[in-house]
Amino acid sequence: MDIRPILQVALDLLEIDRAVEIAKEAIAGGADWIEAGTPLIKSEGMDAVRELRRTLPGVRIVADMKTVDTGAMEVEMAAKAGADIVALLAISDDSTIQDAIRAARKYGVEIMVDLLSAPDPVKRARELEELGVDYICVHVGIDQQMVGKSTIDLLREVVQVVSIPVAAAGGIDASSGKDAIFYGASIVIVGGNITRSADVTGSARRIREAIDHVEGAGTSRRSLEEEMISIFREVSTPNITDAMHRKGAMRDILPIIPGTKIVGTAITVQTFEGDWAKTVEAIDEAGPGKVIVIYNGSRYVAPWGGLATLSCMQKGVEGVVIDGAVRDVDEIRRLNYPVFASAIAPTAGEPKGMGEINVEIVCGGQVVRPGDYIVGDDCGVVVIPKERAYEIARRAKEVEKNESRLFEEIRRGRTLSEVAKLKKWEKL
Ligand SMILES: O=C(CO)[C@H](O)[C@H](O)COP(=O)(O)O
Repeated sequence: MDIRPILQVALDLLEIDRAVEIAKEAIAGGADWIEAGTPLIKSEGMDAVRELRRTLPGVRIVADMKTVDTGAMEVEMAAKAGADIVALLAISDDSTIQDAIRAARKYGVEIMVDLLSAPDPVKRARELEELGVDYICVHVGIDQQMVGKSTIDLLREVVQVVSIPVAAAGGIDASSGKDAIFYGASIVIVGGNITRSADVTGSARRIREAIDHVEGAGTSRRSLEEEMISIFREVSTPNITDAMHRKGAMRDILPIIPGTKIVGTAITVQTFEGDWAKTVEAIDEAGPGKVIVIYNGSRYVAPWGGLATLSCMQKGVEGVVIDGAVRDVDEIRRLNYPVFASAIAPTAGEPKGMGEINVEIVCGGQVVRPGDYIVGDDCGVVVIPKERAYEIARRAKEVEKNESRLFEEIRRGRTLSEVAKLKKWEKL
């Protein structure tokens, strides 16, 4: 008989009132277990577990203590607060795990051990099973996810070496949740993709549906590059600058056509006061997925206009960004092609050939290197260093998810300062 996979929702929030509300919505969508996430426990202590226990009778409560020492004491406090399962870290000493197990047996609760950051997680999983833990959690941490580490790859190794139930955690969504069950997990733990959704119940239901029907799972996953480009097309430049701690935005550069969006890698052009030879030669080096980024240095003489725009379109170039003037904007608007610039002027320069292509430039006050990622929308243009692009994409997605949740809370009648808990979290 197929055993129904467990959907555990991790309440990685800071306030218990919102956590309880989200928990109830998640249960309405098919969640089985509710986890007091580590951030919630750090913020509210064992009151978080008590309140979940009080408001969710009959629901299994997991306390993600991430215990790494004094195992028995932490298991006892969580058990007394109403937890059914207590989570420790696998990097704990064996003595911590063993004493936690003794306390768990005494209080009638179970032990889950999280492999997060374990040096040799497969070997440690085998050891933990021998020590007597009840569940193993294969977990790629939020920061590790941001740099592309995969929960599923590790899960496939761990399920080969243990026979106790295995949970999968770390950026799990409907697709990876389906894969996790397909590759042998019994539990999927989901945080942000449910708790930061504008529609918690709907998101939980989609993941419930996915893990209950795993046919077609294990399909080839997108490459990191495909995933990153897809995310950059979904998020906004404000989400990205938030993810970069308020950095990366070019100054005074806006779209000629409102509503246009560009995502691509930079082909840079350093030119002088309207000299358009190098800017036009850059088109020959560009193509789909490329953005031509030009430092022109003048707001009154344009190195770019309608003919260059048409040539770009013919080559499928993603878009053009100019620190300086652009002209023929009527033609550009008719062509409906994404050009971003800091000024509009009727005067063009000469094709003298001064300047360089694909060198490091400064555009809108931001350093731009060939290959850096460029994202532009109605709010402006942001440069993302190529070596951090995947991490920034994932972090920007988390920002977007969080904001969509705040929108929902405000739509339900709370003020922004209430949902942001400004009074509680102002810097002292
Ligand atoms: O333990 C955690 C963070 O330390 C989270 O609960 C776990 O990673 C699940 O959250 P998400 O689905 O957002 O990754």
